[in-house]
Amino acid sequence: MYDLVLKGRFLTGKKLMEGSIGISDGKISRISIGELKGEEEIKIGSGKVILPGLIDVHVHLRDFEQGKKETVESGTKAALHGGITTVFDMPNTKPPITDSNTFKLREVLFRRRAYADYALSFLLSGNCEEAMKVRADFYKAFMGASTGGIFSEDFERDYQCAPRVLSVHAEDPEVIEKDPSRPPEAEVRAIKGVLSAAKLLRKPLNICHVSTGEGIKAILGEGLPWVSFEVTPHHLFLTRKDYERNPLLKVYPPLRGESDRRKLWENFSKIPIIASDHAPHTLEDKEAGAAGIPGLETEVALLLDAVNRGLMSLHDVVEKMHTNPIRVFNIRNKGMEVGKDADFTIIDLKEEWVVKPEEFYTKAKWSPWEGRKLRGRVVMTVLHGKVVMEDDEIVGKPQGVRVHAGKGDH
Ligand SMILES: NC(=O)N[C@@H](CC(=O)O)C(=O)O
Ligand SMILES: [Zn+2]
Ligand SMILES: [Zn+2]
Repeated sequence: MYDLVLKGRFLTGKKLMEGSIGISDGKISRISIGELKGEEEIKIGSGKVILPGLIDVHVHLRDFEQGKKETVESGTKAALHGGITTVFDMPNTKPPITDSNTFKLREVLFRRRAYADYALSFLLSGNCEEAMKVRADFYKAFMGASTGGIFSEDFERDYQCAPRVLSVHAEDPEVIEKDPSRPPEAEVRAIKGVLSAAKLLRKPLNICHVSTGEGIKAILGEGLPWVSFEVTPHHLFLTRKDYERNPLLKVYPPLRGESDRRKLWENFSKIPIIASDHAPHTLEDKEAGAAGIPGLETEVALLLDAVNRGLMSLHDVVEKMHTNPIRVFNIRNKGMEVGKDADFTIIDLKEEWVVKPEEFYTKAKWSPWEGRKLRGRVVMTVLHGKVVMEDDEIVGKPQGVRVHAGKGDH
């Protein structure tokens, strides 16, 4: 007898199957096309689909001295509300996670406050000795400064230091110096720079928020198996025109022209990871010129809406927000298979709803998609076999735990 049985349609590979998922002790213990008996049984009605727990590998949860922008509590509730079961926390916090003590404070904070599962990171910037004192789940480097102002004086040295996957913000500081509007050239030059380092060092690298056709072309042109990259929903669905109409949409890298956006779509099948770059700021910070867009509570619905418009498949959503993040970052305890954590994102592909940021859990209660009608909605989130969000309500206490990333220890 399983603790919980989810009955309904679920996606395995490209196929939608009707059946049951048996869950015991928070793990997937059986995936069956037949009937399974459970202490508790949840029937997922027609029109709804059980997806494996979606993972966002690029999220800024702020907290520490920037609790007004977001806290681990508000941000991880927003994640569950948006159908995200695991978030990758970015280290450009205040104070920044550039030393072992601050990393330890981050660990304690998440243990107490996280509602979703999480991966913790360390910001590399000439501090390799400190980096060796911690076992972060992934590492971060900025080629050119973004929010927080920290960047690598010597990227190759920081990249060489990273004991696990390094995510990199690739915008070139010299180009930014000359042209603060951060033209595509800033990204393209930085991407070419990190690619030559990757050819030399041959170790895992993940290029954040790629926004240009030339940037994607350079990455695909090298075809290095140890180099992955992310694209954000705002660079897929918005352009510089939207920014000209709404200055709140200032973001690094900036929203691009229609031709760059179109190139992202032309290469959509080759994009390994979609990640929100959820970057919450207060309205006054935004009015003072802060860069960043909140995305946790809209990203999945935007993709579902795109599925309904024939722009992608549900399989693409799972590949780019579950399967590839697990592979790229070596998350050993996640995956749609027996023995892995029973995390699920349950969606209603046909439900229409209007984006109302005042109903969001994020502290950044604004959105580029405010007022937009979307078709497709997250209706339930399951974490370690427990319902943690249902019909917009967060259920239970903070019960997120740290992922088991990388090979070997912890
Ligand atoms: N993307 C942004 O415009 N801002 C991010 C930092 C970053 O990802 O560069 C932030 O932390 O605010
Ligand atoms: Zn960035
Ligand atoms: Zn970011």
